Amino acid sequence: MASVSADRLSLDIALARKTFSLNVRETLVLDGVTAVFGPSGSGKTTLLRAIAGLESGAEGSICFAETVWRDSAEGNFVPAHQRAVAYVFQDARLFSHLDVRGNLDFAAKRARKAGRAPNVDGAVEAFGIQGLQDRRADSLSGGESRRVALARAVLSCPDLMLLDEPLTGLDRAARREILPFLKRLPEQSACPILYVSHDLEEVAALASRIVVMREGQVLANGPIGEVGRSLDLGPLSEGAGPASLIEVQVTRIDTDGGLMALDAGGEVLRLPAAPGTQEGDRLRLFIDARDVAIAVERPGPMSIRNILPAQVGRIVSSDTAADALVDLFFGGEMISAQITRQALSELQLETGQQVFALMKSVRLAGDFR
Ligand SMILES: Nc1ncnc2c1ncn2[C@@H]1O[C@H](COP(=O)(O)OP(=O)(O)OP(=O)(O)O)[C@@H](O)[C@H]1O
Repeated sequence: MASVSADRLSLDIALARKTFSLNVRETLVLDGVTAVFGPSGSGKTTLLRAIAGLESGAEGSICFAETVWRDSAEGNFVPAHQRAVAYVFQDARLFSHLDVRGNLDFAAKRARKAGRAPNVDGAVEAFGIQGLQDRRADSLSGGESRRVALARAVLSCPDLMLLDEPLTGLDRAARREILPFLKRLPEQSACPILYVSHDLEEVAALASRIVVMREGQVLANGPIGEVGRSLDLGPLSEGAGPASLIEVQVTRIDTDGGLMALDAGGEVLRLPAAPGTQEGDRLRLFIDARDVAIAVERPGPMSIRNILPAQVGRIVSSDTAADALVDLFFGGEMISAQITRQALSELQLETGQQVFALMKSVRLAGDFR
């Protein structure tokens, strides 16, 4: 079984298709959940499939921890079933002719054969499937089948878990239902997880590290906070639209007013206190660019709580779009504001200018409101 500490996945992969090529030369430190994030068609699934051993045409090398899975120069190719990898597909892919118990037993049996010790009762409890055991797989709802697929993956006791957009096709309510189970996955699986998503909010809620992909290449790779400070992730997200992600620390919880004070790069933000949150906790915030307004002077008394001095960074505006995106820096953090082009020109904003960022709504990542 893999250790809980970080494993390394060294990738030097080239895969050419007619209209797409994947070129990845990167060492990933795998610790907990690492998101593979990028727009549709950027090559996330292809990368995951190459790691799993499902792309035999991939040239180059793949090395996980101390084990070489692929080295085309040496003619080495460890087939998928020998890689101790669990692959959870977008659509769960349970054995439809078996009941839930049968699906779980199948994985557990294979793990035992490989000398591993799956904990069936533990997984059934952790993923809340006690009442589903006798149900046929093809009778389950979307959310139920995802939970069974996660439990089945855990019971295969892999060294590495690969999840390809496991929330795809679920409505917001079902996604909210599954999210706590996904959050529990690292502790249940005790192995690193690569999690493909094109939704920044989902990534923010689940992952601690991120690999950002565009057009078959890796743009950035590292802890989310660090990558988010150096790269504007919002425009790459296909979830909620342009948005920002910042990491903050709870400095004070005001039990009277029900607010908590958060340190964000040296500035203070205030949010309704989240249940169970304690002083010192680190949280990730999701800020929709449409909820950020810009003022060139400090506004007078108003209902918006979070108003911070900021400096204008990059401005993205085109003649064909009504809105413009403006990057704003405060402390070491960056957020994006989406304002109309008309406002941009009336305010005469320029890179480097000192302004005030007014955040109408800031929420904890993963609330999926
Ligand atoms: N079997 C295939 N044969 C040819 N082209 C393919 C094949 N599978 C994927 N592609 C193409 O390779 C590119 C990358 O696809 P891939 O599925 O890896 O992207 P992705 O980032 O996972 O996208 P999505 O978020 O939409 O799932 C796309 O242009 C896709 O059309």
